[in-house]
Amino acid sequence: MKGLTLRNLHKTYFDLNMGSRVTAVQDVSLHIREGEFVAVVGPSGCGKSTILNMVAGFLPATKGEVLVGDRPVKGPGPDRGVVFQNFALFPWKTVIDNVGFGLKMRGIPKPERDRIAREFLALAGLTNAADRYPNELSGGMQQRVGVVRALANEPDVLLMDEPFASVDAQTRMTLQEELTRIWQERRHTVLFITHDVGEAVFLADRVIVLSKGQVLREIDIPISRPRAWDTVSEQDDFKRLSSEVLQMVRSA
Ligand SMILES: Nc1ncnc2c1ncn2[C@@H]1O[C@H](COP(=O)(O)OP(=O)(O)OP(=O)(O)O)[C@@H](O)[C@H]1O
Repeated sequence: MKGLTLRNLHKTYFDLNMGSRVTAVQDVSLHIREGEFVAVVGPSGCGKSTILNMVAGFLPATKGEVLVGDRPVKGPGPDRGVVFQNFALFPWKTVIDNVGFGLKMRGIPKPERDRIAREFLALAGLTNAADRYPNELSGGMQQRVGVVRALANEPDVLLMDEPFASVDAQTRMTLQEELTRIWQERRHTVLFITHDVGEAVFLADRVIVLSKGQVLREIDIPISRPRAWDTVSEQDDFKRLSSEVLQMVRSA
C-alpha cells in the first residue's frame, strides 16, 4: 500500500458547445495517507470525476501532478485499481476469469490467479458465483465482482467513482458495510467519489467537500469501526457530521 498525493491539480476542458474553456478543477492539493479512506463529495459538476480520472491516469492534468507514494502518475497503471458505477465486467468471461483478468495481464499463471481470485471472492461472499457469467448475477453481485476484481490486483490505491450508485438502497447499504469490513482487513488507500453524503460519512476516515473544482472543507470522521448501519445511523456523531457535510454541500 502507498499514500496518494494530489499536488496543485488543475483541469481545463474546451467546451465545444460554448466555444470556450471550462475550469473543472482548480488548484486541488490533497494527501491521502497510506491505508486511509477518503471520500470526496460535492454537487454535480464540481469536478469529482475529473479528479478521479486524473488520478487514474485516464485524463492528463492541465497543471499539477499526482503521486502514488513518490512516483508521479503518467497514465493508467496496476498500482491504481478503479471501480466505476457501471460494472464494466467482461460479459463473455466467468466471474473467476473476470477477477483474474488483471493478474493474467501481469503474466500470473492460471492456477495461481484462480487461487488469488477465489481468496478475494470468498472475502466478498462470492465463492458460489465463481463459475457464473455476469448476466446471471444481480446488479449488487456484479458490483461486488467489480470491487473484488480491483482488490485482487493488490493495487496500492483503490479509486472508486460512485460504485454503488446504480444498485437499490438496501443492496447499497450491504455493499457499504462489506466495503468497510474488507477495507478494515486489507487497509487499502482509498479515494471514493460520491454525491451521497451519508455514504461518505459512513465509509470514510475523512470527507473532502468540493465546490466549483476547489476543496471547500476537509472533515475528519472519528466514528469507531467496525461500522454497521444499524448502530452508526443512531449515533449522534454520525447525525451531526452528516448534517454538517450536507449543509456544506448544499452551500457549495
Ligand atoms: N469532456 C468534457 N468537456 C467539457 N467539459 C467537461 C467535460 N467533462 C466534464 N466537463 C465539465 O467539467 C465540470 C466538472 O465535471 P465532472 O464530471 O468532473 O463533475 P462531477 O462532480 O463528477 O459531476 P457529477 O456528480 O454530475 O458526475 C463540469 O462543469 C462539466 O460540465
